[in-house]
Amino acid sequence: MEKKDHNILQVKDLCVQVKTKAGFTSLVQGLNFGIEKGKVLGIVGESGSGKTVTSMSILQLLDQKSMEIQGSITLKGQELNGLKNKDMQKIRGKDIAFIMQNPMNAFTPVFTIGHQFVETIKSHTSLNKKQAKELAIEVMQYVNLPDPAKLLKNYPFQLSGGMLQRVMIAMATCLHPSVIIADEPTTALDLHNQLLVLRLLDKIRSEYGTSILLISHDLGVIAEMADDVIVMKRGRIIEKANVFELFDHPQHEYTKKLLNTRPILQVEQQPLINML
Ligand SMILES: Nc1ncnc2c1ncn2[C@@H]1O[C@H](COP(=O)(O)OP(=O)(O)OP(=O)(O)O)[C@@H](O)[C@H]1O
Repeated sequence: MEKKDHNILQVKDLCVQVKTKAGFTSLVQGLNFGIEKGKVLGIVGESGSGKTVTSMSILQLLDQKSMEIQGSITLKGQELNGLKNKDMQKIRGKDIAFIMQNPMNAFTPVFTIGHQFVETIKSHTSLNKKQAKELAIEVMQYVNLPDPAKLLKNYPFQLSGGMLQRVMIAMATCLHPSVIIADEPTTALDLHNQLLVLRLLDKIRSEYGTSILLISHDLGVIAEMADDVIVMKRGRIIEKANVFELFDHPQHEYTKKLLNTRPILQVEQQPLINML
């Protein structure tokens, strides 16, 4: 995790504070971690431990008026912290993609999936509308969505949560980002769709060498997917380790407690072979 030369994403001494009437309050403090190419870094921790604030800082999506981000966040050597919004907009979606918990929130309800997909592609490339649509169809086929041309004509509400999450993954993947930040990508889904989404992320990681920052409160998901894990509590990293070390020899009492309460993901019992 600390081999900085190999890391695609490197976070150093990250500290986020929010302005309150009584002064500044720290939301996360002293965070140091990195992700190598093609690896999955899991972030676990109970609700309120600072997982989302961490990912929002990387994406530079925190409200700059009320929050202060200190420290360094580099993507392939480029400093992101403090970048102007217009420069960050070029990076978000192209070099760093974001998959959120509730896919419905990622889409505007009044536009078709196709319109939103095509506009996203066009905003980051020189492709025309027809070429962007072809790319959208190609990548939707890649994530095994049935009848992509028809799906593109649908509005978000016409798709199930699982389907919509796969469309979001297709959108996130289509420009081959270096990093995907997936914040609780399976939490709102049923078990079948949870497994589909995890398999899909793993396929993208292995075939494109995409690095994934996977945020989850679910250690079953982390055990399945992550190479390395950081455990957060009250805005700090209290333990970081290789996934096997963490599960076999957890050092911190809090980690032991999390491990003891983890749900079991019944991977072996699912007919995965025909899913993707
Ligand atoms: N805009 C904000 N203003 C003030 N405090 C905030 C803001 N956003 C988050 N916080 C606080 O920062 C802390 C970390 O929140 P964060 O959402 O990162 O936790 P989390 O680990 O992602 O939790 P969950 O698993 O519930 O999503 C919490 O105490 C939260 O109340």
